[in-house]
Amino acid sequence: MEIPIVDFNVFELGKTNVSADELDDLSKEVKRAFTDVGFVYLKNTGISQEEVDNVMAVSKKFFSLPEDVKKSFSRGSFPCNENHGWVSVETESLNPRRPGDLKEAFNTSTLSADIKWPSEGVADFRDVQVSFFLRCKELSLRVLRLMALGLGLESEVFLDAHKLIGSDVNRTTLRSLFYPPVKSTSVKENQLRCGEHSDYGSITLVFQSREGGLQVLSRAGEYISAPSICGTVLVNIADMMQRWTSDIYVSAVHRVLLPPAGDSSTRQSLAFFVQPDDDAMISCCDGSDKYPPVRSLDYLLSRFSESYIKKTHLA
Ligand SMILES: O=C(O)CCC(=O)C(=O)O
Ligand SMILES: [Fe+2]
Repeated sequence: MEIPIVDFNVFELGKTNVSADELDDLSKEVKRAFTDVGFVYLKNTGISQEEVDNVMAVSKKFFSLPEDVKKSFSRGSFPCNENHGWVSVETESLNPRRPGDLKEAFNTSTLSADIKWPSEGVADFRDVQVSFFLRCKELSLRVLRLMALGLGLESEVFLDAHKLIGSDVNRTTLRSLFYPPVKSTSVKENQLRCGEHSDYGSITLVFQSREGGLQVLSRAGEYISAPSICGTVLVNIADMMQRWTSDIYVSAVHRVLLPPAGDSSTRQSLAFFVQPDDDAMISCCDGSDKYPPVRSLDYLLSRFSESYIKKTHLA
């Protein structure tokens, strides 16, 4: 099984003259990928590789700053949004049964004008992250429209619950990830760059640097690699969306492996985690009662707490 590559050209960012037939065809291709695999590569979305490279370059400058500078932007220190900010290496375990993930991250979770942003040595950090957040938002809204059409639903069904992306009552986050070089001598048993998990919200957009490592669990129960493909964006279904669609769109478990022994390269990725508005009630879109309705924020907070509470590590 492979992750399909779908050409998004007819609906790329900036295009307004797409026909109903073109949208219908595209929605069917997207539906097939999200039903069979839960992941799809989209090409010709309007987001260029150059844009992605620029966000990664600025992010890398931030990650190279001294630890105490980064600490002053720690996640949890921004009263308007508890998810915004820097997360240090080994702080999270996306698979709580493994030791902390060997990654650092910066979450752009609020676009509020009042907060302090890294500036020394990374003058354009805020502008670059915020502009990319807004580009990802536009693409996500297009994907959410197609996802509704693919299921034969009103095109606004998912969009109506994503009206407030970029405000402080919607938890959508652009996360810039940095995977530092790995020294095999200091790696803990069973430690990974990012442990097995499925994402929490509605959909996620992922952009990766050239180094490999991302793997997706297929429905047949085997891990398949999901390499970076230049100029594409990898889009995946997250758990709330699986619930919302009564398990028609599937959220696949994925992870990021360590590099091969002796390979000291770093790795970067950008993940845009799309969340429904805090107060949106998520109930099965087919009208069934397969899952009870849940308030988006309640669901999300319960999932966040899992990756920050350390449980028993694997033996
Ligand atoms: O770094 C990657 O390629 C993916 C990371 C990921 O799956 C996540 O942070 O949820
Ligand atoms: Fe993920």
